[in-house]
Amino acid sequence: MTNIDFLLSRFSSVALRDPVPDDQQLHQILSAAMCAPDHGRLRPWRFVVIPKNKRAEWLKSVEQSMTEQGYDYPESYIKKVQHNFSCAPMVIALGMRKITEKTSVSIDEQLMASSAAVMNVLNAVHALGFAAKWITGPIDNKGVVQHIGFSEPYRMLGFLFVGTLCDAEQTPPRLNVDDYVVVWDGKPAQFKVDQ
Ligand SMILES: Cc1cc2nc3c(=O)[nH]c(=O)nc-3n(C[C@H](O)[C@H](O)[C@H](O)COP(=O)(O)O)c2cc1C
Repeated sequence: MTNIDFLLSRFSSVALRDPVPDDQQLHQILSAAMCAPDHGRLRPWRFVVIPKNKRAEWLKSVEQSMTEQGYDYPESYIKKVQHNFSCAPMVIALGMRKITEKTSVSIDEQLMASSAAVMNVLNAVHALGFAAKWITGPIDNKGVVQHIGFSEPYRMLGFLFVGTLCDAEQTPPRLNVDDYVVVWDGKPAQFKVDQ
């Protein structure tokens, strides 16, 4: 497969199974974050790998946090979170540090750099023959965020589920990029997809 075919063949999957990347592969995968475009070289992205042997303990704390007073999650959502996170072969929590000291780079730009870092990680996962999905999860829950270590001055950006694709999954049909691109002709751009 050529490099461009490789890029064009990545897709997200939540129906993942073992095997997962080994320690050395995971190190390589997360190293891809360090190649993300990053205004001011602030390196705002942060990752917390939740190891399999800590998953049950962590999920217990998630359940506690989600059933705390002040939150009103439907029972079905709590069950879904528990189910999805216990089935995921590997879970990585995604975050960023909001850097405000000695920089004029905005938090928005840091968020963009962190998102680019996650995209690099997704591509690295794919490059090593694995698959992944970025999900939001219960990142609106203070207890969950705090337990992982992403309270202020950090911001939580979701979770990656990582594993191996089930055999039946194929690259989905792609949209036509021409609907999302215009060559500027001196007038404000009008995109086919928005007409
Ligand atoms: C920041 C972010 C959060 C996301 N959260 C969820 C989520 O909670 N649940 C979900 O099904 N998809 C979520 N997605 C979308 C999937 O990661 C994925 O991009 C989508 O299913 C489309 O698949 P594709 O990556 O193959 O185009 C999220 C994507 C991003 C960028």
